[in-house]
Amino acid sequence: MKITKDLYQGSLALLTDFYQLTMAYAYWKSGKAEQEAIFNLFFRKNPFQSGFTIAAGLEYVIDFCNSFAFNKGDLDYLSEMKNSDGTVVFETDFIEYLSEMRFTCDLEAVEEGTVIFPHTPLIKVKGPLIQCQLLETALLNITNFQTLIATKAARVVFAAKGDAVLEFGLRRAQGIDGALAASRASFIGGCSATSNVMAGKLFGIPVSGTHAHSWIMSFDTELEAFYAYAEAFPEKCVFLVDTYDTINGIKNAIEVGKFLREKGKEMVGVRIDSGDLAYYSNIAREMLDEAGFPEAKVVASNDLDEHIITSLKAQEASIDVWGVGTKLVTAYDQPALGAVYKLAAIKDQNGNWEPKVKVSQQSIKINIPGDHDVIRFSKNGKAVADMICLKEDLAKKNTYTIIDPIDPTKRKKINGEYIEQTILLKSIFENGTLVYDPPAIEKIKENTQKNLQFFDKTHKRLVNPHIYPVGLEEKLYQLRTDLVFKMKNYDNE
Ligand SMILES: Nc1ncnc2c1ncn2[C@@H]1O[C@H](COP(=O)(O)OP(=O)(O)OP(=O)(O)O)[C@@H](O)[C@H]1O
Ligand SMILES: O=P(O)(O)OC[C@H]1O[C@H](OP(=O)(O)OP(=O)(O)O)[C@H](O)[C@@H]1O
Ligand SMILES: O=C(O)c1cccnc1
Repeated sequence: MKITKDLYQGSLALLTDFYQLTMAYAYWKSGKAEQEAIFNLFFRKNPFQSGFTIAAGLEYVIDFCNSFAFNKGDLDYLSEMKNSDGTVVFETDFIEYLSEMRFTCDLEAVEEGTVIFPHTPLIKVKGPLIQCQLLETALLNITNFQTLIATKAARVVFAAKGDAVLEFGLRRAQGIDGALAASRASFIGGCSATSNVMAGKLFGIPVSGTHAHSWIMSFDTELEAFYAYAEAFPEKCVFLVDTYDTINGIKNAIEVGKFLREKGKEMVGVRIDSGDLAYYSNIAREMLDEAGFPEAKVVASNDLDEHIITSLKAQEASIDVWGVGTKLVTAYDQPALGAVYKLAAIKDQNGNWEPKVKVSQQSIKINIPGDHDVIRFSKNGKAVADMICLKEDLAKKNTYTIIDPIDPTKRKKINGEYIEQTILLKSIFENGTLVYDPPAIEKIKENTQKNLQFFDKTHKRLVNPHIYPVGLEEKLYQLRTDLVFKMKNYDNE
């Protein structure tokens, strides 16, 4: 197969776990396929021990749902699947049914760049059971990864305290799609640019970069290499100074910087990619200032993450721009988010919604039943708590008690003084029709920063953050408790 020749062959409908298709077949066989259901996509813990998470991936989800259809190749593949006894897995009428299936659900979601917390639905899908089920794996695949990377990027950018962060991860990312999605999510999380040119082309992200050691090594001397680069890119000269001897490299950069200045151009700066970055960046700053280049930037790279950047800041390193690759795009310290997609309600034969709960030994794994909305309460421009409530109870009261979904002894009263309320779930599709205009990626990035400013700094610190309160409205909490007792048959004991 040629990967450059349309790997996905125009359809992502089979980007799913086999069990979604076997369940789909069984729903169809048992006459349940069109029964209406509600599923929620949510996670149970912020990644990286962070105090917050940044939602990302919605534009991919929109595209996935909009183009959801089994094409001829997909249907041929499914119709040829055989059981061990040689019979077909899926009968012809089911293949026919799949061939006509289009996305007709309602879908609500938090917008990309929104700060979100555990238990809150990021996406809610309402529609025929079979469709909701068939979306599960792809929606999780898309949302888990981009949300994870956007959060990591937001942490790295937070550590850089306003300095530019360049995403350099392509070479170490998890494959082709992982790299592209990571570049997109890193930009949403706050990176200024990517080295990934294809991500630049596909998503409209600014591309940027310096040069590699190989450029220097291809010449007899570093100085020759710098001069040649300056001839080729007089506007874009960031000289990589650590190939042989960093201090000598800075001297050479200064010499070529003076040459550029004579031609009316300014060198952009130097990059340091090894050794003690605090020590060498301070030396570089001193030498550049003394030589009359106070505007020249010091770029640093080499296995950076939010913790090393924080340490380098504390050491008063003179670094202006941070190149961050591997540890960002691979989410090195936590490679998966762990969001799940759970059935929350199903419509019975009389047209009534029946809330559904999965009972687990671990209370963190008990889902939240019903059709929800999520309200963010704020006071004087600062978020104070999020409440998950039944949609029918939305905005009915002035005073609420929210109850922690894991520890019911943790409660918070929300009263009239918190007058600002934001509804987090936005309508994206209605009956399969897109009713949302996805913002440009620059706007999403701005949304992330605006959202983050809305939260107290205690929730944003990188280590041991203050936990932001998210709770269930009392009636919803009671509904869940009653259902758990019912499913555990407590009443009969
Ligand atoms: N002053 C510093 N404080 C904390 N961490 C630092 C400091 N300077 C560099 N680092 C980090 O320490 C690690 C150094 O790793 P390593 O020893 O592999 O690099 P190196 O000595 O420069 O060698 P290489 O050329 O193989 O990259 C990197 O993650 C780098 O970002
Ligand atoms: O360190 P990261 O955060 O992943 O940033 C990207 C790294 O990629 C390049 O290194 P390269 O692959 O040329 O090898 P190197 O590690 O030997 O410098 C660059 O010089 C950075 O060090
Ligand atoms: O442009 C750079 O400096 C760059 C790009 C990718 C990886 N490392 C560095």
